[in-house]
Amino acid sequence: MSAQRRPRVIETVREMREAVAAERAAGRTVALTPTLGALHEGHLAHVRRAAEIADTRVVSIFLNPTQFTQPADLERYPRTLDADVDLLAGEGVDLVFAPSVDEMYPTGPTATTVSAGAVGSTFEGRLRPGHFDAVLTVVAKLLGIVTPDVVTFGQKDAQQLFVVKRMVGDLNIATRVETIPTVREPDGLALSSRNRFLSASERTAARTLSAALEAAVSAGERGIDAALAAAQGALMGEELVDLDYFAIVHPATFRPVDDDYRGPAIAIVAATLGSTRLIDNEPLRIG
Ligand SMILES: Nc1ncnc2c1ncn2[C@@H]1O[C@H](COP(=O)(O)OP(=O)(O)OP(=O)(O)O)[C@@H](O)[C@H]1O
Ligand SMILES: CC(C)(CO)[C@@H](O)C(=O)[O-]
Ligand code: BAL
Repeated sequence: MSAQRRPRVIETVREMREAVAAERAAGRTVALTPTLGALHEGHLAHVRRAAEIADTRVVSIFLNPTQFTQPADLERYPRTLDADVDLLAGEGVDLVFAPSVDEMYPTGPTATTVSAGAVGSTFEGRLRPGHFDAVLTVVAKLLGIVTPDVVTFGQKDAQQLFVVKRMVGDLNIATRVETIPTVREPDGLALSSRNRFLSASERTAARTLSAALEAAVSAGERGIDAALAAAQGALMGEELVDLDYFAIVHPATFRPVDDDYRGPAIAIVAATLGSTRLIDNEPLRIG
C-alpha cells in the first residue's frame, strides 16, 4: 500500500457538513461513496472512479441497522473500521464519514421514511421486507448531510441501484448517480463482504451464480426462454446452492420481461449457500 495521508475520519453530522462546506468554499466538487464498511476491491473501484469525476472524495461507513431484517445478519456483519480506513488511505481518500447509530438516529428510527414503492417488495424486498425503504431513507439522510455532486453505487446491488436512481429523480435530489461495474474474482464470483462466510466447498459452488448469468447473457440473443433455460442448465445439480430466484427484468421497471420481449434487460440471481445469502446480476440484451 502506498504511504498516503490517512483520511480525516468524521463522526458527527455537524463536522461532516462543515468539512463539505470548506471543500465547496475552495471550489472543489465532492463525490460520496456510501458503504456498510468491510471494504474490499469492489469498494475501491468506487473511490478510484470518484477520483476521476470529483475533486474531494468522501466514503461513508455506516452499518445501517434499519435495513437489516434478520438480526443475525446484522450481528455477524464484519466490522473492520481501522482496516477500512487503512485501505482508503492507500487510495488517497480525503474524508471518511463514520457516524454512530445514535448520531444518525438520535431519537431512534426516523418517523419519516422514503418508500421504494412496489419494486421495494419484490426480489430482495420480498425476502427482506422493508429493506429498500430503510436503504432509501438512510441514503436520503447521507445525501442530505454530504450533499455530494456525485454519488457512486455498485451495479452489483442492481435493485438498490434502481430504487436509488429513481429516488434521486423522483425527489429532485441535486446529485448525479455514477454506476460502478461489478468487480469479480477471477472465477467470476462478485466480490461481497459476505463472501468471507463461505466454506471452501460453498466458495467453489458459488461460482455457479455468475456462470448462470454468463450463460443467460450468451443465450440472450436467442430470446428470453433460451436465456432462462441456459441459466437453469448452469444452476442445475449444484446441491450447495439453494436458489432464491433467477429472473430477467426490464431495466426501466425492474419487473420480469414478457416472453416475447426484445431489448436491454438485467439477469438477476440470489441464492443461499449454507448460512450465506449472495446476490449477483448482469445486464444483457434479449433478441
Ligand atoms: N463487487 C462489487 N463491485 C462493485 N461495487 C460493489 C461490489 N460489492 C459491493 N459494491 C457496492 O459498494 C457499495 C457498498 O456496498 P456494501 O458495503 O453493502 O458492500 P457489499 O460487499 O455489497 O456487502 P454485502 O454484499 O455484504 O452487502 C454499494 O454501492 C455496492 O453496490
Ligand atoms: C447504500 C448503503 C450504504 C445504505 O446503507 C448500503 O445499502 C450498501 O452498502 O449497499
Ligand atoms: N449491499 C446491500 C446492503 C445489504 O445487504 O444490506
